[in-house]
Amino acid sequence: MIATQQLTFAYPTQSNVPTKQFTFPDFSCADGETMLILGKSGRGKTTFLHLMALLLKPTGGSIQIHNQEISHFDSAQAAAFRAANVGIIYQKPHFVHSLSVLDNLLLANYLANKSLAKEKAQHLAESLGFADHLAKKTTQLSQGEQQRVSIARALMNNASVILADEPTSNLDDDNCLRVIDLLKTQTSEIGASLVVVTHDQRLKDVFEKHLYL
Ligand SMILES: Nc1ncnc2c1ncn2[C@@H]1O[C@H](COP(=O)(O)OP(=O)(O)OP(=O)(O)O)[C@@H](O)[C@H]1O
Repeated sequence: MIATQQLTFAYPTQSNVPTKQFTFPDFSCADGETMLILGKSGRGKTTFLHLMALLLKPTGGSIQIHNQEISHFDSAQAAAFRAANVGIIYQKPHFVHSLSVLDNLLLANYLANKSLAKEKAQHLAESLGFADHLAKKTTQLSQGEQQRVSIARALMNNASVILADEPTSNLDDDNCLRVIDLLKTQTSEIGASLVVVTHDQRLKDVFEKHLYL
């Protein structure tokens, strides 16, 4: 379960230019539930997701994962908590380019101090249709293939919360529905909360709960 209350944030000011103050609506997503967060470009969807992922520190309000208050964590606590409990699908994948696709998946286990789940990586690669690419470098993959690897990486640790930033932006209609279906099935199997931020209108009909920013 992930929930936020009265969450506020502002990016640091640069050269005295005032920055936008964000106030986000209260939100909760229970174990096994899915939530779609929609909003036009620039409304703060990525910012909201990065606050939930503890990649940014809020200026006010609270965030709980499994009823544990996490908004006050320092960066070391946040990194350890995130590696063990949160799977993130970034808008841009951030792979380690010197490693193979398989090793990028296993790196998620390594960073969370978990044993390397090679069978799970193989299973996810087959389900997401990139099993033939496991030995390649991530730079040899198309953008849509990289996006699917990024989704698999977020699922490697059976995280309790999966946060996805525009996971379908590079996918055609067939792959879009296939990937969302897989993401929903996998997160429901592990009882995780799935939060997706997007402006992809194709996703509106496949998620029951919507939050508009
Ligand atoms: N590092 C940063 N420093 C200062 N301002 C930022 C930074 N990142 C984002 N912003 C600003 O915050 C606002 C919200 O950005 P954000 O990326 O969260 O929006 P978004 O809704 O995800 O947009 P999009 O759909 O285009 O990805 C934008 O006006 C953006 O310019």
